[in-house]
Amino acid sequence: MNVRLEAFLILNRLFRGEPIFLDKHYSLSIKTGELSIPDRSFLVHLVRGIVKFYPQLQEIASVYLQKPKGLPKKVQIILYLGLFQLAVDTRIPDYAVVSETVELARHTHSHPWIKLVNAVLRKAASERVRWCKQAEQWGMVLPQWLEGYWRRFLTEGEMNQLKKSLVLPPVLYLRVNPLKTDSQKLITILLKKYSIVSNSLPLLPNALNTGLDYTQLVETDEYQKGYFSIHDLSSQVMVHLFDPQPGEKIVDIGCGSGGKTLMMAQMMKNKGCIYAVDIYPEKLKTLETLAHRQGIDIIRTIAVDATQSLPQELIDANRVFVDAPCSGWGTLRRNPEIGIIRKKSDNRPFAEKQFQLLCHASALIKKSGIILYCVCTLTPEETEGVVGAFEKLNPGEWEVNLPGNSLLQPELKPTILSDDKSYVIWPHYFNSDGFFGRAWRKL
Ligand SMILES: C[S@@+](CC[C@H](N)C(=O)[O-])C[C@H]1O[C@@H](n2cnc3c(N)ncnc32)[C@H](O)[C@@H]1O
Repeated sequence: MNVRLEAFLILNRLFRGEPIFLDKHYSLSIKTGELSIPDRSFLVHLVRGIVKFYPQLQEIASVYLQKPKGLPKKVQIILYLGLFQLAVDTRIPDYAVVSETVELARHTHSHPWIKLVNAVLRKAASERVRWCKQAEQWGMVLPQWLEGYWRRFLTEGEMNQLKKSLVLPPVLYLRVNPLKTDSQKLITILLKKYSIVSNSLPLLPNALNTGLDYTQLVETDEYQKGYFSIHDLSSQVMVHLFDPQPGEKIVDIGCGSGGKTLMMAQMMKNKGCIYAVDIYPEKLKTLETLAHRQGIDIIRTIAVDATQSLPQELIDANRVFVDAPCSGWGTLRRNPEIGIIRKKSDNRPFAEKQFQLLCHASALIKKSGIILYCVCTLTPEETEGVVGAFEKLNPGEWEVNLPGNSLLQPELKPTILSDDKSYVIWPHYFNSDGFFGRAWRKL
């Protein structure tokens, strides 16, 4: 399989308006076994790069084109693939970028445009140093409405830091399974057996980071035996702040395939009970497989629409975690296609669903129990909007619950907003997903 052609095909679908999530498409190419690991890395690098730098690549192209807007979409994509490699990916020599991109134009039946692609790329290549210098300064271009909102919380300097961090490749975080091993042992095994370098993080006891590719890690014996999971750091922080205890009855609404559920079970030392609820049975099947692999047997999966009704057996929970479906703007670094797929008008329907989920879930808590609402997005509707509406609906029934000092490492302090009520993780704090959360105790 030709990687550049594969990248072109994915981008062509996305820019023609298909709401495709890129992760699913990369994994398709892997599953069919048509891509080697280095080829897969290159594919992800190309596709993410074009999506992240689309506006800047458009600007470079317009320097060399008389009527940039008149170009067919597919020719624009071919050009951006070439320009991205010239400006950002300095490993590839000029002649190779030009010839491979012209070849791609041939492959995609863009014959009338081959001369133009060739001419634009040759001119851009002759000014490569200039473009590379400019590219070092590039940050993510955000929709105006979102940038305007984020500026309410961040200084100019922080905003620039945030935009620059969003264009970097995502960091791969691991979570060690303390039921099977410990961080030090795993770091040593990964290094000795696979030459994989990983580092523990002061922020959380079982979190590691590594520069490696996802596919390489999931193929190790240790992953297959459940010694570790791949789990974004912010997501781990939310579970850490939730603080589930051994022996408790926990409900996890919107558990998906169990990223956070499994961490809860590990923090509970596999003692107590977790009811894991999701609307999609296939996600629950994956969760069951992973739980078995990780030596966890306290999870009961329940496939139900949690905006409707929840089974009686869930009532009187010590803690309820609501990880609601959301617009995902916090995951831009990993999923830059969010910027193309999502519109401002999507926020309100998400917020309505989140509010419904939170209200239903709150009926499950026993007196003095804790509920935590979180989303991997930072839009006003889905954050302040939802928690504000919940507090208005139930005045006097809940008090905001902030974690005790032992849970709040100095590195975690900035996650508490100036209002001292919510957990907010901006993507540039720890080079991880952006998250919003708030927890309450039932009075
Ligand atoms: C943000 S994801 C949760 C991710 C998961 N907790 C994890 O840590 O990997 C939200 C989840 O809510 C689920 N969901 C969406 N609508 C739902 C509903 N009405 N009832 C129950 N679950 C729902 C989705 O299937 C999805 O898995």
